[in-house]
Amino acid sequence: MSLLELSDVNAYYGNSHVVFDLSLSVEENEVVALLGRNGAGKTTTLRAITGTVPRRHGTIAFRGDSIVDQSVDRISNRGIKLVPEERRIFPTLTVVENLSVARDSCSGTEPRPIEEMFDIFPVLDELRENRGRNLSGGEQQMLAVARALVQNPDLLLLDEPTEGLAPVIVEDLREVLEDIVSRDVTVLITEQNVEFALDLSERAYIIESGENAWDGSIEDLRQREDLLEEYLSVGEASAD
Ligand SMILES: Nc1ncnc2c1ncn2[C@@H]1O[C@H](COP(=O)(O)OP(=O)(O)OP(=O)(O)O)[C@@H](O)[C@H]1O
Repeated sequence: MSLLELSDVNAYYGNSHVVFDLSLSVEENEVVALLGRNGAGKTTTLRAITGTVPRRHGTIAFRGDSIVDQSVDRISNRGIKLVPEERRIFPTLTVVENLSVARDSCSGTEPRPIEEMFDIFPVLDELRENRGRNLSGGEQQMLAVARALVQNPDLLLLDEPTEGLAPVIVEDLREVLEDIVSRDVTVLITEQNVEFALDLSERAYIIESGENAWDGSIEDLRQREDLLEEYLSVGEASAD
């Protein structure tokens, strides 16, 4: 049994149908990339999993149980945590307070100690008493990931974590995420930065216009310049 299994999932915003019969699975302790161009439906797929898209149907099973009819809170309590693209940290709370709120609102899973977050994210250790609004984009992203991680998720969904970050910060984030996945955290990640996603993941799904276009191992995908060009706009020059 897969940890997460989507089968023929459809998702809508009002009358706008944006995900079509999408299927994917994530095994326990796996890191899976969900790739595709802007507007392909990656965020909407993550939102279909967390129940935050306005309307969805199909089969979504977590540890074999259907979650497609469950509330957003119930799904979160099952241990599925999303780090949204826009991060949504609390601007007036300090780093420690942001983490404490996440820990204290954690239900369904046993939270991890806040001190462990400072081991994983040394940059946050130095910023404990800084308010969210005074953090840089990279620091906010680290805090957003730490906030999800403190809730000890069984499945961590990362929506474009490198969005808007300077290359040097992307490298810091890569190190932190590599550390996290080495701690047996299961991750489904969407990324426009294909190289970043390929480095971190074991398997990938490519979606195009809300539909499955390809799936397979990262090893296979690296050999497929045709796919990288057709669906991910990665030319030979940048696929280093
Ligand atoms: N709140 C919304 N209301 C209506 N349509 C939306 C909404 N959010 C996204 N869409 C549309 O749904 C489609 C899929 O968008 P989605 O954000 O899932 O794509 P994406 O692959 O995550 O792209 P990006 O990399 O730009 O975030 C797009 O056509 C987008 O315009």
